[in-house]
Amino acid sequence: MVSQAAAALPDLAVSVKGLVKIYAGNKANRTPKLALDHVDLAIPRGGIFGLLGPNGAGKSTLINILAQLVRKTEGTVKIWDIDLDKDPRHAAAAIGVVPQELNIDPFFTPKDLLDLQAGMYGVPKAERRSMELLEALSLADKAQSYARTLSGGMRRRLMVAKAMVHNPPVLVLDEPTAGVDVELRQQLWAYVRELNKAGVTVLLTTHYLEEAEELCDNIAIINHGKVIACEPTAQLLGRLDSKEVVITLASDLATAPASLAEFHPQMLGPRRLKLHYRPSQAKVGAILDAIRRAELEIVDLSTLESDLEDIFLELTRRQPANS
Ligand SMILES: Nc1ncnc2c1ncn2[C@@H]1O[C@H](COP(=O)(O)OP(=O)(O)OP(=O)(O)O)[C@@H](O)[C@H]1O
Repeated sequence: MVSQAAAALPDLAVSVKGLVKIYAGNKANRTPKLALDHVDLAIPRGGIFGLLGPNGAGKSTLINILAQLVRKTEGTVKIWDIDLDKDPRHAAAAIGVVPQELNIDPFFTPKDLLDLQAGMYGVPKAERRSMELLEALSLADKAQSYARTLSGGMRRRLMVAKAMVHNPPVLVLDEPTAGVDVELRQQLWAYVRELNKAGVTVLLTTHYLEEAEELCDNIAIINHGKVIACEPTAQLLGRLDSKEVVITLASDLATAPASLAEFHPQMLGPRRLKLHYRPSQAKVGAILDAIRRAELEIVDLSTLESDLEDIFLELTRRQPANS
C-alpha cells in the first residue's frame, strides 16, 4: 500500500525533539499553560505506537502539532524524515490524522467527503479510492447517505477513511475508541492492524492501558506534558510491580487487622478489603496465608492489574533512578 522505495524508508516514522508548547492565556484565564515540556519521542517505522496519558497530559496537543493544527513553541518535528518547519506540505502528505472530535459536514455523503478530501490533498481522480476505503471500513452501503444519518461508530470509521485518502505512511488516531462500542472497536482495530501489516505506521492515543497493551508494540507515557516512560510494551509492563487483591469476607470487619499492614489494606466496605502487593516481593499465596492467620474467612477474591494511576506512581517513584 505504501509505495516508497525500500532504500528511501526512514528508520523513524516520527521524530520529536525538545518539543515545547505553551498556550497563551485567554480572557478567562490569563496564565499561560505549559502543555508540552521538552518532549523527545522516536516512533519507529512499521509499528503501532501508543501514547498513553490521563486527561490533560498533552496527547492531543502533540498530535495537533503533528497535524499542523497547533503551532509548536519550540523544538523539532520530523514526519517520515521531513522537517515540519522546512517542508510543511510534504510533512502533511506523510501523515493522516483522525481527530478526537468527529467533525463531519452533515450534508455531505461519505463518498463526497472522501472525494473532497482527496481533492484537497491533490490526489488525481484516477488514483482516488473512496469506494475502496468505504468498503474496507464497512461503510460501502452508506456511501450515498447524508453523513448526519451515520451512527457515532460509523462516523469514527469515516474519519479513519478520510485520514487515509492520500495514502499516508503514518496514521494517527486520537482517542479512537471514545464512544465506540466493543464490537465496532474490534472492527476498527482489525482494520488498523491490516493497515499496519500493509506498512502503515500507526500512532494512537488512549487513556486505557489495556488498549495500548493489546495493540501497541511500543508505549510512551506522558504526564503533565512530560514523557515519563517510552519503551517496548512487554518491557514496560514487566517493569510494573504492583498488583491488588480484593477480598470479600464471610463476616463484617470494623478495621483491617494490623497483621496485614505490610499489604497496605483498604476497607472498601464492611466485608470488602483491598490489599496491595508487589509480585516481585510477595506471591498472592503469602497474602492468603496472612489472611488465614488473621482468622478471616474468604468468600471471594479477585486480583487487579495495575491501572494507569498505579503506573504513574510506580514510574514517578522510580524516575530519579532512571533519569
Ligand atoms: N487551546 C488551548 N488553550 C489553552 N490551554 C489548552 C488549550 N488546549 C489544551 N490546553 C491545555 O493543555 C493541556 C494539555 O491538553 P491536551 O488536550 O493536549 O491533553 P490530552 O492529553 O489530549 O487530554 P485529553 O485526553 O483530555 O484529550 C491541558 O492542561 C489543557 O487544558
